[in-house]
Amino acid sequence: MAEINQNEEPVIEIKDLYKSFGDLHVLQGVNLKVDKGENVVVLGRSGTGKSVLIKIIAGLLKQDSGVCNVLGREVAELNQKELTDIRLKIGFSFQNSALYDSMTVRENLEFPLVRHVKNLSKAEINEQVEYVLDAVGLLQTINQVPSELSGGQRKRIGIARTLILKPEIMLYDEPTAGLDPITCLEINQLINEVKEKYHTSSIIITHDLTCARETGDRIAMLLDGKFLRQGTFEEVFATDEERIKSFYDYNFIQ
Ligand SMILES: Nc1ncnc2c1ncn2[C@@H]1O[C@H](COP(=O)(O)OP(=O)(O)OP(=O)(O)O)[C@@H](O)[C@H]1O
Repeated sequence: MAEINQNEEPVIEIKDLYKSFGDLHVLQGVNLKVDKGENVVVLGRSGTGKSVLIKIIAGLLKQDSGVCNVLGREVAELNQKELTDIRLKIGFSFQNSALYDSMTVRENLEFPLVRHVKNLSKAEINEQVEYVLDAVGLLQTINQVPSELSGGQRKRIGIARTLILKPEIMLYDEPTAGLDPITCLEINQLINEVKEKYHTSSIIITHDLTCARETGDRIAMLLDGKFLRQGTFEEVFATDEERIKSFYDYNFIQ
């Protein structure tokens, strides 16, 4: 496991964050810290505000109050150019993988490089595409199109496409949703490998407790608009709080 350096500034630091939509009070005093090299899992039922939190971190939504500091900058105060620069350091792995169906895997991976990294030679682009495909174990799919791949493979290519820009932070939104149990385990393993190989710090949003246990250095449980419990997997679930117990029981019974 990569060493977590708690002496450095946190990569993400959120303090007393509030966000409402009209009368719907979604985030009500969220506090969260992600240290360099750490995988933090955010658990919570549907509609508790996990995506809203990620969107605030990425500058896609603004909080009503509180602090959201990413890589040393308060996101809400960044101008458009600064926001674009910081977003290039954040890799998003979306639920639907967001690949271009008409492009081959190679072309899907070349696209962000050509767009965001100037003056790369064809040979350098090839080398980086092949390196990242190898890192996710799918070099053999380089000339295929997404429709020829399984859901798990598409997920891996989506992660590769994010990694090619060498992000410092990875945000995984439901990385194992809709995948069979074996493929889920492979994705969990990949998330851990990404941390080792790319030295990323990550937030992983999931309902999947196996994913949480396998990938999370720390688990943060979102309930009533705040993180009621944070700690290791075992610490978070060692409680008599009925809703946390039932979240655990319900998820592991399925
Ligand atoms: N832009 C918006 N305008 C109004 N309401 C919103 C907006 N974005 C989110 N919400 C509401 O905020 C609440 C939290 O949404 P969010 O998408 O963060 O939930 P979630 O925890 O990610 O759920 P899931 O696990 O189902 O993805 C929901 O009730 C949602 O309808």
